[in-house]
Amino acid sequence: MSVVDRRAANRATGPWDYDAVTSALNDSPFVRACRGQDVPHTPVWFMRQAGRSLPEYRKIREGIGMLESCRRPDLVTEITLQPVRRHNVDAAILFSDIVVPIAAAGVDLDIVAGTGPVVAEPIRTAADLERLRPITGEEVAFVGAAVRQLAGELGKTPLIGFAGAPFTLASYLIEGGPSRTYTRTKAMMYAEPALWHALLTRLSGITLAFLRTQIEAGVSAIQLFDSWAGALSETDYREFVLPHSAAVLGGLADAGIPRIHFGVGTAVLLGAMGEAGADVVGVDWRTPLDRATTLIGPAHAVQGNLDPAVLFAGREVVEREARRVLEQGRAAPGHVFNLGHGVLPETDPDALTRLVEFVHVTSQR
Ligand SMILES: Cc1c2[nH]c(c1CCC(=O)O)Cc1[nH]c(c(CCC(=O)O)c1C)Cc1[nH]c(c(CCC(=O)O)c1C)Cc1[nH]c(c(C)c1CCC(=O)O)C2
Repeated sequence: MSVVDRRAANRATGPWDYDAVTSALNDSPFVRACRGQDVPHTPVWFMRQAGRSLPEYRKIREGIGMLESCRRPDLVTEITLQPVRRHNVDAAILFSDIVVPIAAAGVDLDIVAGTGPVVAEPIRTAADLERLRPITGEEVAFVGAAVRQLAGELGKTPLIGFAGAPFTLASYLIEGGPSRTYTRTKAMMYAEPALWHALLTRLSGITLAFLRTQIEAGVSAIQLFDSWAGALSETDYREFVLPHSAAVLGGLADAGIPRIHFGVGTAVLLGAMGEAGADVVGVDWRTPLDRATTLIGPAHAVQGNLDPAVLFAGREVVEREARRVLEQGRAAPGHVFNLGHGVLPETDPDALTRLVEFVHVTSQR
């Protein structure tokens, strides 16, 4: 059974008309923009729209650890819906984290508030690799349960699934936590290429299983976060990373849903990130979208790219900059409006709500 068939089988068990909802989702501004089709307005959602900028999120998370909350479908559903209710965004993104499948694969890790993922015993040798077991999808069944619940609640609003890309995941596993220089990561890449490729091969398998679980349960698109790939030169990216991200994105081609590929500081990598098998390339705020389109080529839509810090500059600046992003986005065959990276925790949620409204009104065709 193909992924699409299983998705249908899943949905048929829900209390709603699968065919009607599927066609509405396929016709949503978000999915249409990803495919480069004409849209009534430019769709908009925000990376990290669910999270600390929302008081209702801080309240519901009180006393519950990050990883624990990712494993509770009711909580995941509620947190995912919070920004949709508040901001009227064109898509929801599943509340989870890139390290969830790695924890499910047996790695002892925690997500520390204010820091990020911290790995108890970093993976640095061939023997360490054994602590990262392959997963089938059973290990992340709670994610499938959350997606099925959400698909019912969201109706005609698309749900975006996501995973971390092999390089970004490897950087946490090898460094043991966040890094500025990626010294140990690059040292393994250069000095022990066989071990490096073995690690990234295992990670691409885990990522694929995590994304397939989400797709089979009914997400309408996926985003592969290679947040830290911008640390690499294009040559090294092509040799050490692209084949593994391509294995993930290529492995999902049969699902027939848009695949978004995003990283930060990736100006020199944008072409390669499109080639890896994405339909949409996510662009940070450093590269104007018209310039990005020249680099990526006409076969891909783009997503982005308002600087998240602009939201602290007052309404007039936000609107001026958002208008510029919309204008530059017209150079691409399709444009999904987003920030250039995640919502910063101190952001005023009302500024986000106003921005959604502004994008919708300003981009109306
Ligand atoms: C690198 C990365 C991680 N996680 C993620 C990435 C890629 C995206 C990016 O580039 O920002 C992806 C992610 N993490 C989270 C989401 C939820 C969906 C959404 O975007 O709304 C998504 C898409 C929830 C989260 N993941 C995390 C939070 C904050 C933790 C909390 O609320 O207690 C949320 C809402 C924790 C986390 N997890 C990670 C970091 C760097 C942090 C922040 C640490 C901090 O500053 O406290 C790893």
